Amino acid sequence: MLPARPEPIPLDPARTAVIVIDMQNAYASKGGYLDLAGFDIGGAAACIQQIKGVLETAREAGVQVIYFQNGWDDQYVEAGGPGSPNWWKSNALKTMRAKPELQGKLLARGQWDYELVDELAPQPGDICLHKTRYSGFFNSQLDSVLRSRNIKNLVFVGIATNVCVESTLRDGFFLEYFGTVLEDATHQAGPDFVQKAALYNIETFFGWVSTVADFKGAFGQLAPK
Ligand SMILES: C/C(=C/NC(N)=O)C(=O)O
Repeated sequence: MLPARPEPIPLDPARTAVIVIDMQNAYASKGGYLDLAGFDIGGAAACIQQIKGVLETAREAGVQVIYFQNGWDDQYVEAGGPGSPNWWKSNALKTMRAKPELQGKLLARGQWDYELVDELAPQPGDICLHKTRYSGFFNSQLDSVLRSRNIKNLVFVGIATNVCVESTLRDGFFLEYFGTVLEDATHQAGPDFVQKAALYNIETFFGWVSTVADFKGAFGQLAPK
């Protein structure tokens, strides 16, 4: 049983995955996309350490770890052109249009910006997926990866709470997955109030909110796989 808001949630480790959202240099490192676009990434370093602890506990308890990396090919074909709202709304694409010297660098596969931060290198048995939009369920293998493993419960960590974490959790809700966010293993893109708003939305309408300590308390007691 994982203590959570608005109520504790029962999580069977064999039917649970930790979804690590976009812990790439783009979102968590100085000089990465969010930083260059003017977002405060001050909370990212603490978030990385919290996620590290969560993943150690998850792997020991036999909980599947699934990483996402967000981005596109180096020509940005996958990003869509002006016919896509993504082309208009993506702050990475906007930043590159404003600073052409960054073209080909931000969120492009093969570039440092796209890579996961060194501290969170995937381990054997972890699954790594790519996505091209905010939701990890959109045009990705996530749903089939989960269904083939009989996984029903998703525990979210990563950046950004109010964008890709919330988008993926919401889409999961519509597909009948139970989503929980570990609030202190996430960080927002934008002012503090967007973190609060995202967590309020999740707790009230789409899922559950818990903490790293409670996750470790619940899953750390389980015998190693
Ligand atoms: C703002 C933003 C957030 N991404 C995420 N991983 O939540 C973006 O990709 O532009």
